[in-house]
Amino acid sequence: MRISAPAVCCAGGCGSGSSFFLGGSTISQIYGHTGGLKPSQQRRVAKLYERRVAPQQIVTPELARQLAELSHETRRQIGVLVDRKGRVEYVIVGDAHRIELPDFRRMRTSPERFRGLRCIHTHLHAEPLTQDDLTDLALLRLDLMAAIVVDGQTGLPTVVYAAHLLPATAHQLREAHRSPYVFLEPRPPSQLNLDFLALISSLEEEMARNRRAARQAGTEERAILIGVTTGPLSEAEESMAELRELAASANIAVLDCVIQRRSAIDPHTVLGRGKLEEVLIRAMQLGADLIIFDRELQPAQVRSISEATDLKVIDRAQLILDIFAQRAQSREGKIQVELAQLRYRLPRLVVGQDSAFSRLAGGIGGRGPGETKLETDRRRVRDRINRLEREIELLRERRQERRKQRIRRHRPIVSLVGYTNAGKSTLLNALTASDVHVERRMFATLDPTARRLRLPREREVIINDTVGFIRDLPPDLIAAFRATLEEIRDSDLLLHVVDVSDEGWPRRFEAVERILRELGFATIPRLTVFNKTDLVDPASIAAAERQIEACGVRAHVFVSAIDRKTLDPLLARLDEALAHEDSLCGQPDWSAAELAAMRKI
Ligand SMILES: Nc1nc2c(ncn2[C@@H]2O[C@H](COP(=O)(O)OP(=O)(O)OP(=O)(O)O)[C@@H](O)[C@H]2O)c(=O)[nH]1
Ligand SMILES: [Mg+2]
Repeated sequence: MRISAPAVCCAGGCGSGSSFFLGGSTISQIYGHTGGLKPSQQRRVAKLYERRVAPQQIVTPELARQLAELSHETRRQIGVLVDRKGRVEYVIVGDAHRIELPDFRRMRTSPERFRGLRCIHTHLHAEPLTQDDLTDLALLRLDLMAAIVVDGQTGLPTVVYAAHLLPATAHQLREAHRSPYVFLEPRPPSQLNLDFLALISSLEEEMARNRRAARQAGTEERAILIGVTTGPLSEAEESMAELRELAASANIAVLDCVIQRRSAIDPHTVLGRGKLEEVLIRAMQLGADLIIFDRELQPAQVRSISEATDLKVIDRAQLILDIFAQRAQSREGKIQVELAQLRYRLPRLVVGQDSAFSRLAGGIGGRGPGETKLETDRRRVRDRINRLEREIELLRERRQERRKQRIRRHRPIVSLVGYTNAGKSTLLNALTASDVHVERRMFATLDPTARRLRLPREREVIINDTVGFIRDLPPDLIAAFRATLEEIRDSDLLLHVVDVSDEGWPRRFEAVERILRELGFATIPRLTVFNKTDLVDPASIAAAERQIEACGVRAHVFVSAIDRKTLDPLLARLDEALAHEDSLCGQPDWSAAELAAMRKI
C-alpha cells in the first residue's frame, strides 16, 4: 500500500476514483483505481459505505467476506478505513498488488493520539502485511492495519494479518531497538476476538504517559534533531551538541538525535528516503511535534519533507530566528526579528504549512493556509517587509544621531563581542557593577546595552554589550540586525570574549572573527578575553595561550567574569590599550587562509 497524493476524484470512474449517490443525497466517493470496473461492481463497492462494524471489533466476518468477494471478482485489492465508531469513512480500490490510501495527513491529529481510523484491506496473493502497509500504518498514524487474505479458489477470506503501532520512550528505543510494530496472531475473521477499543485506548494512554515523562520543566515542544553531513563525523557531532543547546534555549525538549553521513546530500529529502521514513516512524513512536535539521533547508526540501509527514519541519536558521523572536524585548529588537523571520520565510511559505502570521503570533507551531490564501499571504508578507524596513531605517537614523553625540563627548567606546553564551553580559556586569540579564541559555542578550566604566587611570569609557554570534548566523538575521551591529562600528576597541572552558573554542573563535570580517569590523583593534578560567585547569589555560600565540594574537588576557579579582589585568590592559591605541595593532586582520589554519589547531 502507498499513500497517494491528495486525492482528487472525478465522478463516473475516470481511473482515479468515482462518486456515487447512496441513500438519497449523500455522495460516497470511491478512492483509487476504479477505471475498468463494471457499473454494478462500482455500485457494490460503494455500498461498503453502508456497512457498520461494532466499535470493539476490528472487522466483522460479514464485512471481511464482502471485501474478499469483491476483490476476488475484480482481481483488485479493496480497502476500507473505519473510524472509532465503526463507520466506514473511506472506500479505496487498488490493483492486484497494492492500494493507495488517500492522503489525509493535512488533517492533523494530536501527537498523543492515533488517527482514529483503521485500515482493513484485502491481499490476493496470501501475502502477510507488506513493508508499504507498515510504513503507511506509521506515517499516517493509523489505529491499525489489517490485511484479509482472499482464497484464490473460493474468494472467501482465510486469515487476517494485523499490526498496530507501539509507542515508546527514547530510552526504550535506544536500549532495546524496539520494533515500532506489534503483530497480532493471524486468525480467521470470525476468531478475531480482541477488544479493539480497549487496546487502542491503552496504547493512547501509554503515548500520553511517555509524552508527559519526556516533557521537561517548562518545555513546550518535543523534537527530533537531524544532522546530515558529508564531512567528518566529529564536526557533525559538535554541531549537533550546539543544536541541542539551541533547542533548549527555545524551550524545546529533545527526544532523539540522528546523524547521517552521506556521500552527497539528497536534493529532495536531504537524508536518504529510507532513513527519512525511519526517522518519521521514530518521531511518531516518541510523540515528537517537530523535526529540526542541523543545516539550512532549501524551500523545495522543506516542501518535500513536509509532504512526507504531518510533523513540523524547521532548520537551524529558523530555530535561531525563533529564539530571537522569543527573546526580543525592545521595539527595535522585535522589528528586527520580525523582519528577519519574514524575509526567511517568504520563499518557504508552503500550502498547508503554518502561515507567516500564525507562526509569528504563536511561536513554533500551527498549521496554516490553503492554496488560495498562499498568494494573499505572500503579498501581505512583502507589504509588511517594506513597512518594517522603513521603520528600521528611521530607528537607524536616530541611533546614528545618538552615536554622533557620544563621539562628540570624546569618550572611547569599547564593545564586548563574542560567541553566544561566552559570558559577555556577565563580564559587563562585573566590570560596571550592573545587572544586565545573564543566562545559561544562548542569545540571552539581543538589545545592546551601554554602560560607563571608570578605568584605573581615571579615564571613563563607554562599554557596550552586544548580541552574541553563532556559526552560520542566518544572513537574514545579520541583515536585519545591521542597525544594532552598527553600534560596534564606532568602537575604539573590541573585547572578543571567548569561553575557554568550551573545548570547541577555536572553532567558535574563528566563527566570530569571520563574522567580524564580513561585517567590515576586522580593522578595529581587538583584545581577546578568555573567560570562565574558573572552569578549567591551569594546563588548559597554558595550552590555550600557546594556541592563540601560535596564531599571532598577542593581545589576550585570561579572566573569570564571576570572580572580580581576576579582572585587574583586564582593566590594566584596557587602560594601556586606550592610552596607546597602537599597542593593539599586533592583532592580525585574519585572512581566510589564517582562519583555515586556526581551524586546524
Ligand atoms: N563558571 C563561570 N560561568 C560564567 C562565567 N561567565 C559567564 N558565566 C555563565 O555563562 C552563562 C552565559 O553568560 P552570559 O553573560 O549570559 O553570556 P553572553 O555572552 O552574554 O551570552 P548571550 O547574551 O547569550 O550572547 C551564564 O550562565 C553565566 O553565569 C565565568 O567566568 N565562569
Ligand atoms: Mg549576553
